[in-house]
Amino acid sequence: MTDTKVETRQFQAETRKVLDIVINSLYTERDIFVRELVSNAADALEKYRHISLTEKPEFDKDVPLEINIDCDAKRHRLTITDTGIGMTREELETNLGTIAHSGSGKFLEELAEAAKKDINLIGQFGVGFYSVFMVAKRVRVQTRSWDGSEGHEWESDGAGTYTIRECPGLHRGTKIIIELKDDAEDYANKFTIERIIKQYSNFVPFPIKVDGKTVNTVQAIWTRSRSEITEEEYTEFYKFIANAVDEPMYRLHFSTDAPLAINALLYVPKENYELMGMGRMQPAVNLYCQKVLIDQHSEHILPEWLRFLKGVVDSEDLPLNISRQALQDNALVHRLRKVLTKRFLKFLADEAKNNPEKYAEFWKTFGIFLKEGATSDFEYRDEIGKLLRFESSATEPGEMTSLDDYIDRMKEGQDAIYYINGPSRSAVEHGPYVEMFKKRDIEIIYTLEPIDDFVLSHMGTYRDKKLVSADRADLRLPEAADKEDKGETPAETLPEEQVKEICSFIKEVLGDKVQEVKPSTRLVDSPAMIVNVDGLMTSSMERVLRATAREDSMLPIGGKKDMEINPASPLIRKLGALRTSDADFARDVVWQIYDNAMIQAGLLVDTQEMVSRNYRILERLAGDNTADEPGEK
Ligand SMILES: Nc1ncnc2c1ncn2[C@@H]1O[C@H](COP(=O)(O)OP(=O)(O)OP(=O)(O)O)[C@@H](O)[C@H]1O
Repeated sequence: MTDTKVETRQFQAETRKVLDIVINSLYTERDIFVRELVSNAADALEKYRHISLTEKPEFDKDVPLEINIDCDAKRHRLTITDTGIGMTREELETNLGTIAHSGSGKFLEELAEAAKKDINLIGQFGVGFYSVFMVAKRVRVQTRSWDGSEGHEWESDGAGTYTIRECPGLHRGTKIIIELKDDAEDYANKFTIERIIKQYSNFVPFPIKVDGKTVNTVQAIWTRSRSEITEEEYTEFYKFIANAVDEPMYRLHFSTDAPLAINALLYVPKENYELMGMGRMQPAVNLYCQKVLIDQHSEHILPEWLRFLKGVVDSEDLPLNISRQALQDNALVHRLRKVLTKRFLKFLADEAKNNPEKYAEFWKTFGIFLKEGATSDFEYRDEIGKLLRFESSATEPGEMTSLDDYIDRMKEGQDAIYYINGPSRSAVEHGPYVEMFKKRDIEIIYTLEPIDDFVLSHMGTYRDKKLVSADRADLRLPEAADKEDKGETPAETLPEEQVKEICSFIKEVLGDKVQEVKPSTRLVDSPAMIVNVDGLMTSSMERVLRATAREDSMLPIGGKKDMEINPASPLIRKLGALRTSDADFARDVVWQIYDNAMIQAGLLVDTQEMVSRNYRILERLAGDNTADEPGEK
């Protein structure tokens, strides 16, 4: 073989700068050079696959499409070979002598900046082929184009020049022979290489063989058409990426072309480990660009409240070399997140419609995440609103209804969706707030979880209907309400003047505890209830805030409260007389009515005080009945 055709060339100025940064920086993420080279190899194979379809080339057409990696620990050498498209001499020179994407000095500036600031960052820049010089003393690239033209060898130590010479006898494709630096010898260890491949390139859709053994077991099934993928393959893939042993609850596999080209395969697992108290779930959807991993367990492509999803998102519109940091404020990534979120919510809405039983199961397990979304992401309010489920006065215990179904059942003249919180269905149903709803046969939603009131209050409206908590002071039930109430004053009710007097007596006893005491238009049986004056915070929200507030904080967490009394209730009526006959006892009774109403609102009372008072009242009752019993006195 003659060496007559050896040519020595200078790297383009920018390339030299990149090489300089790469070589002179210390790396903690050197592993990524394997990803870069394997991804180049996979690209070259993809291109050949395409050309073999369009051009039907003859040269080496039976050579299988694969990537071979040889680890020669003795000689500190790593060789990566692909049977892809290969490069002609001109291509070799342009591709490995210049930096196409870099052209702009900006990239270099950022790269240099990253190298200075945070050595880990540079790994995110994807300096492509040149990253090999993080680990290489010397690199040889032997390549032959698919067109069968003569092969060539490119060689460099990354220090400013490279040589190109003819290299006869090559097969189609590219072989990269890396002589490792002394401190990078570990990359000639096949276990190291296998580990890196499993981490970054496991789904490359061509066999990757390390010392003859295929190491990437799972293929990029998300890029295949749905009809070609078997249930088993889907499940196997799920188990692999989710580290799961069971099957997923839901699977969503879709692709879009506009506004972004996306292939996504998302899974909802069976269990919610967060709910089981096993700590906060971490995002588990990987971001790929053309089957090359860009961001593992990405925090950027889905909102935090969808952290229970597992899977893969592949978008060829993203630049492969985007840094993880840049992902955060990349406009494309924002769009990607929006498209994915909307699509997933739509999927859930379809599932809810087509298979309500299964959706009910999902809701039980993962509904809490959607509620979190409703309180944190206004953007998806309508979509999430559609998916919410609650018990209501119209459902059987344990059954759920949607807001849409509630609206369908709304009475004429009703323009709001009502809800009331309570610790259990039975507590709510026996509480004072639902009395008038029951009487008028108006449906009311039972919000039995503490977060529910935050969700509905945050949403404010759904399909233009106001969401109204029944413990609001200004609650006005639909029309019939007022007419009926006024016309239907029970005979036994007290004259207005007396009611006024009782109200001011109660207010005087309770002082600042309540803002106002007034006769109720909604109570039917209960003597009294507590209502919230500023409609924003419900009693249940107040309860949650109190529970989570620091012990020492005595801040007035709750809003202002009114007390509504029921003038038709025997107790209230008797209170009028008691007030003059036994003022002290009447005061105890008022405080007890207040405490009872607070408890029914789910709010805290001073239990010690209440118990003492309660005994006083009991004593008094017992005294009345036993005063004449023998032995007493
Ligand atoms: N194994 C290979 N087979 C064929 N061509 C290759 C191979 N490796 C690199 N190339 C060519 O060299 C070019 C430069 O590669 P390099 O890795 O530096 O950048 P890139 O792949 O274009 O971008 P990046 O890797 O930063 O996303 C590639 O675009 C490709 O044309």
